[in-house]
Amino acid sequence: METKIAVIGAGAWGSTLAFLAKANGHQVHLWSRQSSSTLADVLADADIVVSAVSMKGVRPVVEQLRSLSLGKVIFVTATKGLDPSTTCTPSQIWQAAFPANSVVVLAGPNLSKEIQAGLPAATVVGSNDMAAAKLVQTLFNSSRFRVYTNDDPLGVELGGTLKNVMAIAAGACDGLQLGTNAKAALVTRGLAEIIRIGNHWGAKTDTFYGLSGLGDLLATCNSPLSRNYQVGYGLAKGKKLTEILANLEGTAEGVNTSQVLVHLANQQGIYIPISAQVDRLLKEEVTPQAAVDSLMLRDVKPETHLP
Ligand SMILES: NC(=O)c1ccc[n+]([C@@H]2O[C@H](COP(=O)([O-])OP(=O)(O)OC[C@H]3O[C@@H](n4cnc5c(N)ncnc54)[C@H](O)[C@@H]3O)[C@@H](O)[C@H]2O)c1
Ligand SMILES: O=P(O)(O)OC[C@H](O)CO
Repeated sequence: METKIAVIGAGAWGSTLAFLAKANGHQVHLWSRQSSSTLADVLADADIVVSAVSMKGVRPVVEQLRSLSLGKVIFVTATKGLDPSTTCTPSQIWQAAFPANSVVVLAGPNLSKEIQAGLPAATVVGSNDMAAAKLVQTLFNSSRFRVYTNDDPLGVELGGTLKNVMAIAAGACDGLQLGTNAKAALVTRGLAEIIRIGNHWGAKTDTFYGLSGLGDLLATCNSPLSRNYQVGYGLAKGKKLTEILANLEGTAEGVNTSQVLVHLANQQGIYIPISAQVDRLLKEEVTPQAAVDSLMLRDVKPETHLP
């Protein structure tokens, strides 16, 4: 059956999600700030509203939608970030603004260029409302885009969000040519750090071993297509952050996420050695090699995700 889907944000990811839904035979309206139609027109008869704006656009878009009468639409959020002013995740912002509507988080190892090229990929839709998650699963699932459901939306969202910080570290690791062993150690301990943070904030450990956690971590820490990886790589090659961001195709959410994360983790006493070094690197408080040395010279400890 044809479903009416409005996709907000016509960047790399919004365009790709619109393309996937259209290919499944749904009626899709893609909206961006440059569109000639208003948000009200695009959303008038939508059954599903997909938000694929970057983190900085979430709150402004939510505010515009508040004034519209949207009925029982299901919101799907595909943004991977943390709000700098409130430290909320995108789904928390959507749910707080629309408490009567179901919110579904979509995240996974989904480098848009590969999906646009027709290569196979898989993703996760997480929600507290499993009926809504299953509906969104059927809307996007296809022979080239396999969609799983998950009942831990916060874990799904944090996996996609926190791996961006690790992808910056992985890009720096490759830029410094530290080798495969170092990269494997970084990604493995990066996952332990993500689980530690996620558990502290109420997400389930298992979720981080799934597609939106380990899966997305592997994709972005190993692919030069990842904008976050490109940021780390460029920094290790001696480029300035401003120069890297000016030449980047799209958004590297890890840059803002690391700042919000470090602020929260310091407040809450969460041990985040890798993310803290990424944040210092982004602020030019440390060189890439000094960041590596700081991580390697810490006190020894047992192998666990606990501090
Ligand atoms: N590109 C990918 O491969 C990919 C995959 C999965 C998830 N994501 C996530 O999706 C989000 C978007 O990524 P992208 O690659 O499409 O980024 P992008 O930079 O290509 O596009 C961002 C979009 O957000 C819109 N936007 C920003 N501020 C806005 C505002 N105030 N009002 C309305 N629209 C606004 C921009 O106009 C643009 O259309 C990010 O959180 C990213 O982490 C990206
Ligand atoms: O290009 P990045 O680093 O934003 O990564 C894109 C997606 O998050 C990959 O799943």
